[in-house]
Amino acid sequence: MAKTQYLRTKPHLNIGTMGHVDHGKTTLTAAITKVLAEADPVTNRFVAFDGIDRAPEEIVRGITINIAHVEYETATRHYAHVDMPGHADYVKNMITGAAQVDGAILVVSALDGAMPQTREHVLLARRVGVPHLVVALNKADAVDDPELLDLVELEIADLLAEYGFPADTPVVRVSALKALEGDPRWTASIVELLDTVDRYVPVPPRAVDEPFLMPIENVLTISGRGTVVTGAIERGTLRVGEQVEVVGLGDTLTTVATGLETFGKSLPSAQAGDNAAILLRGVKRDQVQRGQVVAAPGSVTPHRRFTARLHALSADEGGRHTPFVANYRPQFYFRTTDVAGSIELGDGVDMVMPGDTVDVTVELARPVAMHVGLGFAVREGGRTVAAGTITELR
Ligand SMILES: Nc1nc2c(ncn2[C@@H]2O[C@H](COP(=O)(O)OP(=O)(O)OP(=O)(O)O)[C@@H](O)[C@H]2O)c(=O)[nH]1
Ligand SMILES: [Mg+2]
Repeated sequence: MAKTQYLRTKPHLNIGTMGHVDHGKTTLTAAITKVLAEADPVTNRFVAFDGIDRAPEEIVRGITINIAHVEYETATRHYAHVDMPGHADYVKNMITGAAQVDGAILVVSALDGAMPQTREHVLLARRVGVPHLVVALNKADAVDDPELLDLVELEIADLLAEYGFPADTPVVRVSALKALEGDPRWTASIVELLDTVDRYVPVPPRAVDEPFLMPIENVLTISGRGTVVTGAIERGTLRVGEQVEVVGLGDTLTTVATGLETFGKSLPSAQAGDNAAILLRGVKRDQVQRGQVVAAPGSVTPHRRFTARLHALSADEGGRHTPFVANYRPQFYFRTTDVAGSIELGDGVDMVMPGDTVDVTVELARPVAMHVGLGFAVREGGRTVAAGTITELR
């Protein structure tokens, strides 16, 4: 694996751009890397627009940290930044909590204002518990009338308030395109945006002392070295040379982590919040898969049956318009996997109305690594219809 070492000199945060189609998320992502690379070319690297959607550095480095498409550092933090929408896996990971973004930049075009997907993403951020948003009011270069910008800001403030985001959620007027073109006025707007993110999005507490667990997002083969699994570390710390188990979807496998990497740089130890690649000793590529977890030995077990407290989303929350009855068979989303299953209702319960919260028993088609307290999403036909928390393992 990589020779260069990752130096943990600054706190690491996971953030991303979200927002309506064409509002400038990818342009902004490119602009951020450009502005930072120009200020500090030793630390940061410019990733051009067409390098973000396809993330060629992943191919060059031979390792995919598949969702965290760019990394950069400000004076005080190291960021993994994902240009979110369009990446179906990422949205699924967000819904199940595997993505764990610490904050997001909501990109809104000043020309269009809040649009349907802006609302959808604010709702998604609320539902999956993205704790902090910073609004980038983009394309400010294309709007001459400052009153119009004020109006759009008011509209965004209303939308954020509607979904319970605080009234002090910052809005920064930027032009990603002009900053990318090197216009100093708008370069300064990107610096202001980054300062705002540094200041407003706090470093979250990381569960580094709990038993190690990383949901597998991707499996790769590195020729001559072996099999590598990648993902975002949910909890704990893992050091090179430690034993781990790969749990879920089949038989549990015991192996050793012989290498650790983040963004193409090697790590002596990886911890909660990191996007990591783990080299597994003596494991063949087809022995591991997305949806399993890498965990400290004995810390987590696979289960097909469990009880849960389930909240059926109301129609307003994007859920069903009709109730479901016993033996309802939707798809269950845990971390990075989804499995078919059926829902048994409690005694005397005939149906569950949209908006109801009930205790149910679930039987899955395949065993999943789980523990009491783990959250999951229930989806049907591509939309989330319920959210649950495991209360008892069977
Ligand atoms: N005038 C102006 N145009 C911009 C700005 N930022 C982006 N654009 C233009 O808006 C269009 C969409 O930009 P993208 O960055 O692809 O938008 P996106 O949000 O990533 O779009 P999707 O990934 O398709 O959802 C492009 O034509 C950009 O050049 C800006 O600050 N000012
Ligand atoms: Mg884009």
